[in-house]
Amino acid sequence: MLQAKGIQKFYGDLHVLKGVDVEIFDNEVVSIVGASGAGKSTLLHILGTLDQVDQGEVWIGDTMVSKLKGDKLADFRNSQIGFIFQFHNLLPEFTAEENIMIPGLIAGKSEFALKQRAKELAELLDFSDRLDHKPSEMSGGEQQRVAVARALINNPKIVFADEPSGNLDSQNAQALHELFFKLRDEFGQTFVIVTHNQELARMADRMLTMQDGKIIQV
Ligand SMILES: Nc1ncnc2c1ncn2[C@@H]1O[C@H](COP(=O)(O)OP(=O)(O)OP(=O)(O)O)[C@@H](O)[C@H]1O
Repeated sequence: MLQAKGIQKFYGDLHVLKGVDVEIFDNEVVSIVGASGAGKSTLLHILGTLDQVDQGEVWIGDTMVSKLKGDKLADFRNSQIGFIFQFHNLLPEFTAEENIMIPGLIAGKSEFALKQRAKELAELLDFSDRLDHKPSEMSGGEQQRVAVARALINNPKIVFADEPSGNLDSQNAQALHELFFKLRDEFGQTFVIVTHNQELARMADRMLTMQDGKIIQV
């Protein structure tokens, strides 16, 4: 379970998060919605340990992640958390397979085991025939599915996605959204998704609405 208590965040004088409390349960798909500038991405980055709180605590399981620093934070993030962004951020000079394997190599896993897992994920996500391709040789939807596989390579407990389908046409977006639920059902992962896509937001088990730095509806 993820638990955040009394989260406050400032950027200079700008008070971006004004006391956010949230609980997200294992195996849940939760969407975070709200107007532009409400603080959704900031909250997602804080929950996902990519950004620091100014006040408050974030717990993932029994670890207070908001206290972790340095190598401990990097190890926790790499082994327990997956990220998917609007722009896939794949490394252009590496193949799909290599991109997927990178977080596993950083975690010190064997290349053999990682190749096997990359193959399984590619089959599940339906791009097995593209594993040797570089990102520029793949469609937008395929690139995003590679990014999903990369997020899952270390079998994280929780996956954070920031506008994951924001750069996809409606057909690819729909396929990606269905995939999140399939992955949750198959691997029991938790998904926390910031989105402006109403359809995806409504498909979630729970929709959190943010306004002006607070969650106003859960
Ligand atoms: N690194 C930063 N430095 C300064 N201000 C920032 C920074 N990141 C975000 N902000 C500001 O914090 C506020 C909240 O930004 P955030 O990206 O969390 O909003 P959002 O709800 O995700 O918006 P959108 O839907 O447009 O992506 C905005 O006013 C933004 O300009």
